[in-house]
Amino acid sequence: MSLHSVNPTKTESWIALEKHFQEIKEQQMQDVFEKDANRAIRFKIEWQDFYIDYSKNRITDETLSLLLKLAEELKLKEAIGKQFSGKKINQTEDRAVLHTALRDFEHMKPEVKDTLQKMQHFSGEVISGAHKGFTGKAITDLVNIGIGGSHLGPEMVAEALLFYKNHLKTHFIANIDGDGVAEKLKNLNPETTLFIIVSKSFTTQETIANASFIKDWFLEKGSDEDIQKHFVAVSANVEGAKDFGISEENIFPMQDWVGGRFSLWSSVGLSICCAIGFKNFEAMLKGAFEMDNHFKNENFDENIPVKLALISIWYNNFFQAESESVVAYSQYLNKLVPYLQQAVMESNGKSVDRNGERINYQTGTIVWGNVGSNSQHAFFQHLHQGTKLIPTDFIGFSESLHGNVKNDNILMANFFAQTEALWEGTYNKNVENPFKYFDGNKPTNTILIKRLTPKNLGSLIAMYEHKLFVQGIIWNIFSYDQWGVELGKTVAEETLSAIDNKKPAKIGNPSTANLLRFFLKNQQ
Ligand SMILES: O=P(O)(O)OC[C@H]1O[C@H](O)[C@H](O)[C@@H](O)[C@@H]1O
Repeated sequence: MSLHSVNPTKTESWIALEKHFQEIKEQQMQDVFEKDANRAIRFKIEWQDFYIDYSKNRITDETLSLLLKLAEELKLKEAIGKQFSGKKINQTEDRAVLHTALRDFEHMKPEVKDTLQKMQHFSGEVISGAHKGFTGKAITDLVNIGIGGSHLGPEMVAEALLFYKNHLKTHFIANIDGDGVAEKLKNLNPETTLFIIVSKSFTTQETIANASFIKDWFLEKGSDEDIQKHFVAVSANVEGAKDFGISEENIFPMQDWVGGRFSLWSSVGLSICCAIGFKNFEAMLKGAFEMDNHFKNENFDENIPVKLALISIWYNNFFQAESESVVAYSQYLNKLVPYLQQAVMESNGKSVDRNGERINYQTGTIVWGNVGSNSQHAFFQHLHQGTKLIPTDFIGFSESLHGNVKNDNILMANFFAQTEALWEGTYNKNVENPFKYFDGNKPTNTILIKRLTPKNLGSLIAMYEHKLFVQGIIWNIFSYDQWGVELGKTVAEETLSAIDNKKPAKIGNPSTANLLRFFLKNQQ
């Protein structure tokens, strides 16, 4: 069952949006805001613990109504239905896209339930100390060995939910960089460390090489039988994991309908589950489930992911904004941006449409950012006075987890102040010094959440997942494949063989061949 495939730029609403853009592109929106007492009330969505204010955007009621028409014309509602019902919407890989099924507490698939039970049991044993290492000691350290979607989600969540964490120390080894691995192992004791090898395919070069290296390191102290106490695997390739030496009961399965970058909800989240306990893990899934229901059932006009996606398209395709930034005012969320970069850019960095035709309009947004208030002292100069338009999501929380209200009030004062300063600038003020002039009119969305809980974090992540899906539908691309990462892998294999055999001449490209010569010469 294929998705509707239409060039968005040929639709009536897109053409109307182009015309509308010409009318408002130069407009200082502060004027519009000032004349409209209800704008802040109209341009917001309140949902559960979330308050989303999108009033500080270069949009009018007409912009929004045209964008909503665009979604209708491009049959977004149908596309959402298809995704949730398990249709094979990942057509280029002939797969369904069902990360939402991993948190569907109403109709939970038996295999999802079984895996969750297995995770609950295993994490319980590790946390309680019932699971012993090869010298009879309890586990103290967990190491997630995986890369891409098998790393970024678990690490981001483990960091975000640090407040809810138990005594287990969590570590992540993703990069194949030998020095990086050595630095991590330096402080680990094989007797009390549990390694979780996470790879959907169980063929990823970096992960398998790191896991093999670490297995050898372990075997310097432990024996072959001890491996079962210290190594578990998460994979859709059970045979691959068995061949590596992991026993079947230590393999946590995952399905091919879960894409790597959407897999933290699956057994890929085992390290999260061990670190914060099953109850908190389940609460995170429930938060995502609530967001799924909101996305599926809410009118587009009140639908958070839909609104954010459409506003982002407005900047990307009409203002030709090159990127958007995400700034979370919470140190806990310091891994959110790398996580979103994979989710968004691996999904929507595409230049061929669903008919296989080259695209002549902009797709995928470039996502970047960091935490606030640090970012204010780094790149905010560019947001305020640079020549580029960079719409920014501000994410913040009302409650302080540790009760350090004094500091947190300063943090949040900055959070609110920045969106206002970006918007208002010094527009209409008498500033004589041109270097101290701020145009304002810089767009932001404010995502204000009551408290950083597992549940709210689940909702927040699911919000961004659905946002990128909406954008892929509008842009008429397939968001759920990632063919773009394959070519580099093939070239790397040829390059590795040239390095291992010390034969730079085998590389056809003269620039690379010369670089290899220099590299090999200095390696000895
Ligand atoms: O989980 P794995 O099969 O090891 O894959 C790890 C990662 O590598 C691939 O190259 C993809 O770019 C990612 O989407 C994926 O998450």
